[in-house]
Parts: sequence; structure tokens; C-alpha cells
Amino acid sequence: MIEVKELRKSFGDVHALDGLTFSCPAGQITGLLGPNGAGKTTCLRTIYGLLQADTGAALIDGIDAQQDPLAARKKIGIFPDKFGLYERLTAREQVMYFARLHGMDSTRAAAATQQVLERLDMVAIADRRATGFSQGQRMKVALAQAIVHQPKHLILDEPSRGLDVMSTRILRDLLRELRSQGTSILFSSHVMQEVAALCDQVVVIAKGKVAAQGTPQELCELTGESALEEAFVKIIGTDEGIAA
Ligand SMILES: Nc1ncnc2c1ncn2[C@@H]1O[C@H](COP(=O)(O)OP(=O)(O)OP(=O)(O)O)[C@@H](O)[C@H]1O
Repeated sequence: MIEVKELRKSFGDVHALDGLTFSCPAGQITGLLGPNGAGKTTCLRTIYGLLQADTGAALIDGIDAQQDPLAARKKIGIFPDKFGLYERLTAREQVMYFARLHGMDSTRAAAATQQVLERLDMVAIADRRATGFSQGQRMKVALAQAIVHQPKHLILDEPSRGLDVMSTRILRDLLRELRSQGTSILFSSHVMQEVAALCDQVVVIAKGKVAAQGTPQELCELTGESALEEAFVKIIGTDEGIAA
């Protein structure tokens, strides 16, 4: 379980997080939805221990991500918004590097890497350098890096931004499979369709706070709207920064 408790973070006069509180249960996909600048990335970076909050806590199975970021990170896979691949390394080397970073010895890292390459149908490209990889192939490398240590929690920052239809489908299928295996998944988005298609729970954030929370159905009921898109607009008070 990921628990975010009363997180506050300011950058100068900007209150990026303003008492943000929510949790992501195991075996569920939680969508963090909000307009541009709502605080989504700041929240995810804090959970991953990359950013120190001013006050509040992010707990990963009870481990405080700010006090013990390394222990917290072992439990989390992260799929970043930009895939920073090492162009001169092969797909296998890139994934193996992450396995080693997570503390596996070389034998275990090689086995875990092979397993994830097979799972993501990447064996054919495993020993090619990243230079020249298509966008979908790059995405698969980033995904393989995120899950090679079999994390119980997966965090994705706007996962389908810039992905083509095929890559988006591969990603969605994998997220559903991981959910069925009990992984808690948290992703940020401002794309309505993605959230509606995948999420068990939606946390709508605006100005660093939770504006509403519930299943897509509950959010519709809460606002008296039949379409999710209209419900979001009503909750946030504007359609700025939200994509259909
Ligand atoms: N390092 C930083 N320095 C100064 N301000 C920052 C910094 N990081 C974030 N902010 C500000 O904090 C607010 C929240 O930013 P954040 O990136 O978390 O929003 P977001 O919801 O992820 O937005 P988007 O959907 O546009 O990516 C914004 O006003 C942003 O300009």
C-alpha cells in the first residue's frame, strides 16, 4: 500500500503540494488526474524519495520514503515521463543495469533480466543497442527496467504521453496483468480516456490538494454527470489542462 499523508511542498511562492492525502491499495490501479501544474509529478517524485517534502509523509508499505528512500525504492518500480536510455548499451544491458542497482548479484540479475525480456516479448531486440530503437521498443526497455526487480508497487508519470496505439495497448495489458497479480499501480495523467479505461480509483487533484476521490462511477454520481469528462470538469472547475 502506498499512503500519502498531508504532503506539503512549496517552491518559493508556489504551493505545489498543499496537504495532499490519499492511498493506493494493493491490486488496484489508482489514477492521479489533474490539470497542468496540479502537483502530480511533485507527488510522484516525493513518493519515490527524489524530492523532500516540507511536511507530511509518503509511506510505502509503512516505510517512510523520505527517511529511508533506498528501502522504499526497492519496493517500487518507476516508469518515468522521459525514457533516458543509454544509446550505446543493448536492451539487455540496460535492464541488467537496473537489476544490479536493485542489489541483485550478476547471476540473479541475468536471470531476472531474461525473464522480463521474454515477458515483454523483447528477445529479438535484447542484444541490439538502443540507438535506432523505435518509440515502442524504447518504451519496452523502460518498462522492463521498472519491473525487473518485481516491485509490489509501480509508479508511472503520464505513461502514454507520446506513445502510439500499439505501445499504449502493450502498456495497458501489462498494467492489467500486474494488477491481477496484486501490484498497486499509481499513474499520473491528464488524459481522460486513459484514466477511464484503466483505473479502479481516481484521485482528482488541483492546486496540490485532493479535489475528489472515488471510482469513475462514484465521481459521476458525486457530480450528477453521466460522462466522466463532465464530472472532472465540474470537480476541477475548468477544462484547462485536461485532454479527452
Ligand atoms: N523544481 C521546481 N521549481 C519551481 N517550481 C516547481 C518545481 N517543480 C514543480 N514546480 C511547480 O509546482 C507546481 C506543480 O508542478 P508539477 O510538475 O508537480 O505539476 P503536474 O501536475 O505534474 O503538471 P503537468 O501536468 O503540467 O506535468 C507547478 O506550478 C510547477 O511550476
